Amino acid sequence: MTSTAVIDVEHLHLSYGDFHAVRDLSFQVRQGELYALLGTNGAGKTSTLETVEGHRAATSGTVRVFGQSPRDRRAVRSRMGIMLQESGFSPDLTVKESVGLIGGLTGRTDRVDRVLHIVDLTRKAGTRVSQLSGGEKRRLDFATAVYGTPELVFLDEPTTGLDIQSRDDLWATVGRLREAGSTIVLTTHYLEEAQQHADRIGLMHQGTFHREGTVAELTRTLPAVIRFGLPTPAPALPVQATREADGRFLVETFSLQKDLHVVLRWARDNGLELRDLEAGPTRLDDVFRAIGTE
Ligand SMILES: Nc1ncnc2c1ncn2[C@@H]1O[C@H](COP(=O)(O)OP(=O)(O)OP(=O)(O)O)[C@@H](O)[C@H]1O
Repeated sequence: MTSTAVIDVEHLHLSYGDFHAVRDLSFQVRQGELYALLGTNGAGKTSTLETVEGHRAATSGTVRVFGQSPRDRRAVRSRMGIMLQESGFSPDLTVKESVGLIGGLTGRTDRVDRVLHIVDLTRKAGTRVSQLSGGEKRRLDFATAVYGTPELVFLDEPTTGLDIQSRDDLWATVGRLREAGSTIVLTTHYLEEAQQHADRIGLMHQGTFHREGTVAELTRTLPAVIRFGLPTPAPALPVQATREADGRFLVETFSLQKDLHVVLRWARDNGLELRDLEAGPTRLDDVFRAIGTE
């Protein structure tokens, strides 16, 4: 990864009438990075992305993509692939015709059969769009975004409606795009996918960043957890714990390995079984749940 900014957003404001949907938002996405723009419902992610993609004008502030205004479509459009939440495919066209048509509009060159193979729609090449399943339509959306291996790819909720195999395939394709040097901007409500794949995350709430950083930077502010059940009566615990509604004990810790070791040794020394034991690092879900409580 180099430090070249592919996307540079400075003090972006977006208003709809009197309503300020995005307020003083600044961020950069560097070349080769996978940047996830996440947030609560109505946080302003779509409004921000639409501006970066060139579909919407900023109320104030500057947005640069490859050093140019994204409103200058001729300068930037052929360099970016966009997977929207819903694409407007013509229902009467076949899959092959749709990819050929929309791919051609991108100004990039590629082979339709190659793209169909990538998204596993080769067998559906002659099928009309109206006869595709929801997941197949989503893969068709993805096909148009990866056509011609663009330098910058926007993926808006890319795996919604996809079965697990298709999700794995999509992420494998994203991995290959990154190996080819593409920069990826992702929005998703599947936080585990962002946790697994994103280099950095911008976490939006009410029009601005609640947090921004790597997954480790976002999660390190909250404790990791250990949970387990015990037979009663049990001897006094060796670490501080609270009792949850289901009767299990909850240990919150910033020293997961050390405290887990203490608990396991205590259980062994006392001949106790730790029922339904769970231990894990802080997840992005926890960071989300903490929004509004801080
Ligand atoms: N055309 C519009 N006119 C007026 N208000 C709008 C318009 N589009 C969006 N908004 C408002 O701006 C805010 C941000 O919307 P946006 O769609 O950008 O959020 P989001 O983060 O993508 O949300 P979600 O996760 O729910 O899709 C919301 O409160 C929404 O109601």
